[in-house]
Amino acid sequence: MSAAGPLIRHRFETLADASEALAEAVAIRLRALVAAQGRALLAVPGGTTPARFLVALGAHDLPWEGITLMPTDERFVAPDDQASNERMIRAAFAPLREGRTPFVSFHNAGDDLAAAAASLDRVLKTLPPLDIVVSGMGADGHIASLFPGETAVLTAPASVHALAATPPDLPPRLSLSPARLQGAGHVALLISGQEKDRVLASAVELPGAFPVGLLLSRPQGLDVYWAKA
Ligand SMILES: O=C1O[C@H](COP(=O)(O)O)[C@@H](O)[C@H](O)[C@H]1O
Repeated sequence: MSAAGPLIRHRFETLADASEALAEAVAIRLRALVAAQGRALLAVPGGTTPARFLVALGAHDLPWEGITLMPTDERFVAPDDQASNERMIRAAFAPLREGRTPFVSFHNAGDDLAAAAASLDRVLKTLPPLDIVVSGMGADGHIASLFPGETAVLTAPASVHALAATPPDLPPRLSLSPARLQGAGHVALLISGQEKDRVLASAVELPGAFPVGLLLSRPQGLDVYWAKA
């Protein structure tokens, strides 16, 4: 990959403010994408941080029927499990809950993790590149379900779109691949707290040491939305 593009930092006092600002920025991009190409493909994170962003984004009046959503990653659990990212996204994002937007579910591909990853990979291969990725980041620098030290996952070939992740001491997961995340038209990172701010600063210094370095090294650059609390 060529030289890293610009790192644009948007800093806020509260996660509510960061979420509103990111939702506004994503909504503007989605509107322009649908006007230009008739559709858009958006990936959003799971975990604890993005609920307010998803509520705010879903309140925008957009042509949701032309915007396909997917999670950046999923825990390999039942769809109604508390840990399911899709369950959280459905609860927070009104256009999905109300059946107004298409959704690529990472659930329902069977009980075998490797087979489910292969099935998801086949589905994603039929889709165009992601237009927008909103990613979260764990305090260990992981993005989607790409965890530090998981070398095979972090160095998956560019032909891989989805993969199985088995981080130690955590439930297995399905994740968008490094190539699929890196190749998106636009990527924003939504994080909060001093600890994640410090991790991001370390990753800027040493991108190869943290999975979030995959996003920092994108030639198209990265927008970071950080909230103090
Ligand atoms: O496990 C996950 O963690 C990251 C970060 O989550 P957060 O709770 O620290 O915000 C998230 O982006 C990812 O989608 C999720 O599966």
